[in-house]
Amino acid sequence: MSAPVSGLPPDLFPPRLRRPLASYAGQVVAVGVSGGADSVALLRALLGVGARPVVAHLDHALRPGSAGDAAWVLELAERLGVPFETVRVDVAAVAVRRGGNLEDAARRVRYDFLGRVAARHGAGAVLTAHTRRDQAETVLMELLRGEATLHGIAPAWGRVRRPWLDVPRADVEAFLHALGQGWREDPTNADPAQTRAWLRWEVLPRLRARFPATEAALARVARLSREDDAALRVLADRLQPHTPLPGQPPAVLRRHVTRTLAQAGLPYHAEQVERLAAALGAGETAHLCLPGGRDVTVTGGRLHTAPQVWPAPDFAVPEGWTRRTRQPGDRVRLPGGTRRLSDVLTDAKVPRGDRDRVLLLVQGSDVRWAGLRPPVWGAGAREEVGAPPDALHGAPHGAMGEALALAHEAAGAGEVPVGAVVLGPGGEVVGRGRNTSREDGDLTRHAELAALREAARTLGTPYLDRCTLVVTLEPCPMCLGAALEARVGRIVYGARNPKAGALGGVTDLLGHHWGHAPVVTGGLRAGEAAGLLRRSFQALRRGAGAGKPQP
Ligand SMILES: Nc1ncnc2c1ncn2[C@@H]1O[C@H](COP(=O)(O)OP(=O)(O)OP(=O)(O)O)[C@@H](O)[C@H]1O
Repeated sequence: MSAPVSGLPPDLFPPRLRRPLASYAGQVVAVGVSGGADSVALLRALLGVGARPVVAHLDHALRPGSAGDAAWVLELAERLGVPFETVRVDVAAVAVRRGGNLEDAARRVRYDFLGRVAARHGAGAVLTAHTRRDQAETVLMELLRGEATLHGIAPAWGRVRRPWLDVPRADVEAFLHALGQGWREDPTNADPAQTRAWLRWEVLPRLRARFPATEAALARVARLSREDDAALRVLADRLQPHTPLPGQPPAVLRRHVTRTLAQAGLPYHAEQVERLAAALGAGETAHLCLPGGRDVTVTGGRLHTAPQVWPAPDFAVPEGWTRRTRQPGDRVRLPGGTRRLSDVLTDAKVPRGDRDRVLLLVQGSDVRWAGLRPPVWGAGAREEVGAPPDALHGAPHGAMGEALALAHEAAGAGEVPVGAVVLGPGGEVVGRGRNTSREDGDLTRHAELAALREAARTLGTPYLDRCTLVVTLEPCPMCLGAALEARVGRIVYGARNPKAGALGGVTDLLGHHWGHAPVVTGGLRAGEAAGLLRRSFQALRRGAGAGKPQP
């Protein structure tokens, strides 16, 4: 065995090849060596910077000469004095077994193997020798397939690093020639029936003849596009369950869709992502069957990857109550007034196609319990059943009635009609408030702040983590900030506030990582709250021209 080759003369080892490897000096790294020019050069260059490479070669058993490649790489590793690992895998059989395409199967088997070699040798990274030429070919293929994002080959992925992704292939060959180092040619790389080979030998040379910097340009497009994609994914990650999706940029919605489908482990085609995102953006309904046969639905402004299951009663049903689904004329008596069941279902964003599947317990046309999530109880129904009060999942319909009454009171006083109540841990009202900004000449006198202050006094603590803030209008940043400071457990609001709302109206503050994030439900009795606001603004406009109130 010969000694490792290191300390290559600088003229043999140009900075463009050396610099990306400098951080591996002294490090154990697993390097995937096919025997092709790029990976052989990478191995020699790693030794040149003083790294401690472990050579890993996978014999894919896809062509007759593959065992010869393995033997050739073994001989090279021995000559260089570096550890060598190889394995022969019948990749074609793996592809048949797993039902995927050959290239995907080869890639998966190869990277699994490289990862295992790295783990066995305590290597911090797995290196592959992809170069700018590989990158340009990949970007062209993505472009021709009409991919939504031109990612190209990622420079880093898990423990895998591709340090030469911006290195021109010509530099690699010049390096090997200068060393007098040979390599193996894979005959399939020259077969124009393979798209990559056709791009390499027929398309790219023509593009280069006209645009000499073609490869650099394609690599640059991939890098910038990856950066754009990362930024857009951050925006998509900020979408919360309560964030209204209609009107969000299509690029963000597409990423929201791909993330949701990936989390559910569902495969998809790019056009399906586009269709689902378009339905979300337009607030429409869409049903699709994904490649695995799974149906997904966009409805009620959300993407559902599983059929909705509506709850059944988990208590003994009192005598005289009947179990059925909805009928025309159904109403729910709530503490703040009686509402049509259809309005309650709309507020709860129950998709139209699901409304006949929601279980009800009724007395005549009086709905005592509706199996929504959370369930809705008619006035006194919870007590009749003996179910414990539950502030986080119970009383907001009734509490919203009280908040609306406070909003009416504010309107009567010439204020912007917003009312709020805070429900304590047992579902009881512990704080009430309405806008008093004009009366007090203080624009911070918003309903929520008054209700939160009173709740803190009632409970003897400013921490309201087991409480629910119920407010007729989507809170502004100031009030949401106060609710976050108080660690309010849940916020329920009525009308959206497109001028100052901090839960999606103007911005969604909860899209950023706060130490604490309340559960938010929007749109409860929204029509009533919005109608009250509209009427009172009309009245104010007709009035004596006193200063315009700010919600
Ligand atoms: N059989 C293999 N065993 C180990 N690593 C491999 C193998 N095939 C490819 N790799 C790694 O993946 C990289 C990219 O693969 P690709 O198929 O483009 O390489 P290649 O054209 O066969 O050879 P090279 O990139 O070495 O010129 C290689 O540079 C190498 O690091």
